[in-house]
Amino acid sequence: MALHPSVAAVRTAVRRGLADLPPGATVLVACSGGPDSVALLSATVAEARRAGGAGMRVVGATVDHGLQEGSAEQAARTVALMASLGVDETVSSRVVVEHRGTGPEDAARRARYAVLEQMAAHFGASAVLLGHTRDDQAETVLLGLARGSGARSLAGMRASFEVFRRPLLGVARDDTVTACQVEGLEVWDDPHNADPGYARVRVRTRVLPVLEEQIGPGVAAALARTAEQLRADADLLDDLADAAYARLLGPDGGIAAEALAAEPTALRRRVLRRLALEAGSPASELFHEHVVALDSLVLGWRGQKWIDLPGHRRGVRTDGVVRVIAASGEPGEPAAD
Ligand SMILES: Nc1ncnc2c1ncn2[C@@H]1O[C@H](COP(=O)(O)OP(=O)(O)OP(=O)(O)O)[C@@H](O)[C@H]1O
Repeated sequence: MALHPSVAAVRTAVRRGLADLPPGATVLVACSGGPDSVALLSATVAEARRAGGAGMRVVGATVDHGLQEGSAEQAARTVALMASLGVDETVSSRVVVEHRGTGPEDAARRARYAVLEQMAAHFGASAVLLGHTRDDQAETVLLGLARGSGARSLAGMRASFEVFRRPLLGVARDDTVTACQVEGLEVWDDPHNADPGYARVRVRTRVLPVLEEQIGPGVAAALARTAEQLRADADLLDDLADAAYARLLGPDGGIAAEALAAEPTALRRRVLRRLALEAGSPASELFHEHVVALDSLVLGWRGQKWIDLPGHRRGVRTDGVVRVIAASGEPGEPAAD
């Protein structure tokens, strides 16, 4: 019997996403119990069992962040669901989410990735699969646009990084939801996914549907294509900027302003951003406006004393050299250039 198109779409994506793994490899599937990761797990098991398939060993993994009431029960239900899908092993872990300086969602994600990496090492897994879909990618791009982000943010999520892979990044969420329905899988509706207090949820439930209706179907797919194109551009620019940084960096950790001024804006600002990061300015707080301010030491030089940067750092220019230094102690008067 022919597979339902949604089930086929998910399976094809998983097959392609895992095609390079050696036969018998172990794959860990991160499963929240929601439709995306349940469809992912079901398709991975089906691929592993397919005659002539790779014969993978599939481990279903769930993480309890302990952030919602009843989270332990939900984790137990997910373990039962994973087992019912016929995985080779299940694993569940509770993490302590500490969020200092970041939101709880961000902290939960970091804690989750860290524990998934440990699980992967424990089971000798070649890959950890995440269930992000094309719609997640579109939401990321739209949020980035609304916040004035640069190419790196608009490039969205990578299909793979370190041991992690996102095989469903080209699959519509409608397909994961339908695939679960068709297969009779009882999935969990995370109340967070419907909470309009989150900007991402408002984009998902209010903004994207209006765009799809007013501009035409296919907006989510188009936004995901934008991400893919920008990722290639951003990767190239980052590589060029890394080379420029290595070439321009002086032995004392500064960069000659005159040489930097000759670089195109896209490279100059990336080099300056890297200079600030290397000096300890935290990436999560270092925004475009900081880099533009730092750039004023290069192209808008009029004897500024210093530029304040996050993480108690300062950009200074002395004797024609731009540096980022710790803000402790008052720097002396800048030398006249
Ligand atoms: N508690 C969890 N345990 C294990 N994996 C998780 C957990 N939460 C999220 N993940 C993984 O991260 C992916 C993205 O999570 P996120 O909460 O952003 O997605 P989602 O779109 O709600 O996905 P899902 O429908 O699978 O819950 C999930 O598809 C899953 O692979």
